[in-house]
Amino acid sequence: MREDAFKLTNEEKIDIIKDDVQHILETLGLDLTDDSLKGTPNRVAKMFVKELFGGLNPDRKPSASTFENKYQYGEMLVEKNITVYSTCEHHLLPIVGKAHVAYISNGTVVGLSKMNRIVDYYAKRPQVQERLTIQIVKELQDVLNTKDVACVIDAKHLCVNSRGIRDTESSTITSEFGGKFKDKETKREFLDYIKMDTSF
Ligand SMILES: Nc1nc2c(ncn2[C@@H]2O[C@H](COP(=O)(O)OP(=O)(O)OP(=O)(O)O)[C@@H](O)[C@H]2O)c(=O)[nH]1
Ligand SMILES: [Zn+2]
Repeated sequence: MREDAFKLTNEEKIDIIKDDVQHILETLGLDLTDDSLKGTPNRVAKMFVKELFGGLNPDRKPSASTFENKYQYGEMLVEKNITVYSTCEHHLLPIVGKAHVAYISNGTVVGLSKMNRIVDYYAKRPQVQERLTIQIVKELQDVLNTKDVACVIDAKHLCVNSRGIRDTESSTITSEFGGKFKDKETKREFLDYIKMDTSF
């Protein structure tokens, strides 16, 4: 690991990575004076730092506004079909899928969009799906001050679909069930909600 990585500004990171990408492309025999290619090292570096791996920057962590559960809603809340765009840390290829997140309030509720934002924040790193699933649950457990949080992710890994074994059909399901979600009936209810057709 590069010891000073956390001290570098985004611009400094982009400058360093730009040269690395240029080196890769030149080694592959590409002509970087070509109009279409000359901006690529900078484009890729910017995309890595600010977009695909932006979730490595703790300043980008969403502040999840919470509210008191004034309306005494006591059932589970499910935010389903959250779009996941992540990057596999083994091949740096996309992971594309859906996350489904649920919690049972312990007196605190969180703004709906904050769940989508938390998923996106942890997805924007080189990831393995197992870790991503656990990080989402842990973060929501902290924010909501309860163990009663669950997450299921169903995603396609392009490193499996588009290269290597090239199985275009397979996808990967991971889950993490905290607190009451370990209970068979609560888990079943959550999984049934995920299966419900949302066609409106
Ligand atoms: N557990 C886990 N494995 C992953 C994930 N994303 C990618 N992988 C796997 O990471 C493994 C890396 O294995 P290696 O044998 O080092 O890589 P490889 O030679 O490119 O292997 P193939 O993909 O089988 O061609 C592969 O089996 C990938 O399918 C993930 O999120 N979780
Ligand atoms: Zn991979």
